[in-house]
Order: sequence, then structure tokens, then C-alpha cells
Amino acid sequence: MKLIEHPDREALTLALAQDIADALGMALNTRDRAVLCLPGGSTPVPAFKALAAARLDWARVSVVPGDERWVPADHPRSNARLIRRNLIDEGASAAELVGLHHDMLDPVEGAAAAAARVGALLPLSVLLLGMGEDMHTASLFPGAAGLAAAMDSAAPAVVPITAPDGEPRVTLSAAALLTAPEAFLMITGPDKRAALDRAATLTPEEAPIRAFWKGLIVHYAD
Ligand SMILES: O=C(O)[C@H](O)[C@@H](O)[C@H](O)[C@H](O)COP(=O)(O)O
Repeated sequence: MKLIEHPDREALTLALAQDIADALGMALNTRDRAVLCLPGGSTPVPAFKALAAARLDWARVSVVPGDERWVPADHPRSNARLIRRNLIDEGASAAELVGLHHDMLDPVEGAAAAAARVGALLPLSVLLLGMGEDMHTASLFPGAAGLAAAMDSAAPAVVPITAPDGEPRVTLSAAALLTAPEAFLMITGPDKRAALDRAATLTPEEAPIRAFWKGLIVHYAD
């Protein structure tokens, strides 16, 4: 794990957006298409907007959420909506956004359908993760029903899982997320910095972010 501590959140945002843009550019030099996997949550929004300004051949980029709350694509809690409003609509309009939700299916059926779509995209070219203070990433929540299945090396590309608050979700499995050559993590604030230190002493089951530790590049600011 490599930790980069920035003087402030603006510097973090600009540096991370540049790293992601550079990684996408390199991927596009070797593949017809690049696959970018992005987190939900509030932290990454400034980085999405900064990335949208990157001069990339977005028409050759597929963007997929690392996880999804089981809500319609126009719902305020939708991660696909978050990515559409803050990346696609902000300058990356040519990119393909591959959603995980399906209006007519329940999370179990929907995860199976999404696994087929995401499986056809793999391997990921660039992965950006977020992390909660409980050291979850994507929707890989410690203690969650479905976590063991989601962390299994033979797991499908997308699996259903239930968040600690009972919210039904689907998430890319650890195995699918690990197809990325490296993972960027964007965290801010001392509480998440302390959680990162705690994770270093724990197992992936106790702290799912640990599953990505080997190639993890953490961009941090207070
Ligand atoms: O769907 C989600 O909520 C995200 O994928 C999740 O893994 C997020 O990255 C963390 O919960 C951090 O969220 P914040 O950035 O809002 O703290």
C-alpha cells in the first residue's frame, strides 16, 4: 500500500484525477477499450468532475460503478446517477455508463444479470475505491450477510449483499475488483485516516479494504 498525503483536498482531487486520466490513457494505448470502475458516496465527486475535463478518447471508455444501491437509476441514492451527473454530464458524455441496477429484477436476479454484463467488460483497466470508517469498500461491508460469498475467489463478477442498515445492494465481487492492475483509494479526514491504520492490522474479512492492499495507492487529505 502506498500512501500519498496531500496538503489539502483540492490538491488531492487534482492529483488523483490526473493519475486516473494517465492510467486510462495508458490502458487505451494497449486495448481497444478501457474500463473504469468508480465508487459511490460523497468523497469522490470532486474527482469525478476534475476527471471529466481530461482530454481522453472517452468514446473508448466504459464506466461501471463498483457497487449499487438497489434503487432506480434516477433515484438520489443511485451510484449510476452520481457518476452520470458528475462525470458523464460534466465532460465525458461519449463514455459508456454500464449500470448494475435493473428495474424489473430483485437484487439476486439483478446481480446475476449484472454479472453477465460486467463479466464481459473485465478486466478492469482502472479502479477507484472509496472506504467507510468501518473499513468497507464498494459494498463489501464487514459482517454483512453475503460478504464471504462476495470475497470468494470464485465469486461471480457481481453479487447481492445487504448493507448494515438493511439496504439491499449489489457489488462487484473482490475477484472482479481485483482484475484491475492497481487500485486507487480516495479518503479524506482524520477518522478515515485512522481507519486505514486500523485496517493494516486486520484481515480482509474484518476490513475488506485489506483485500486490495498490495497494489493500493491511497490519496489522502485532512
Ligand atoms: O455505494 C457506496 O456507498 C460506495 O461505493 C461506498 O463504498 C463508499 O465509497 C463509502 O461508503 C465511502 O462513502 P463516502 O465517500 O460518502 O464517505
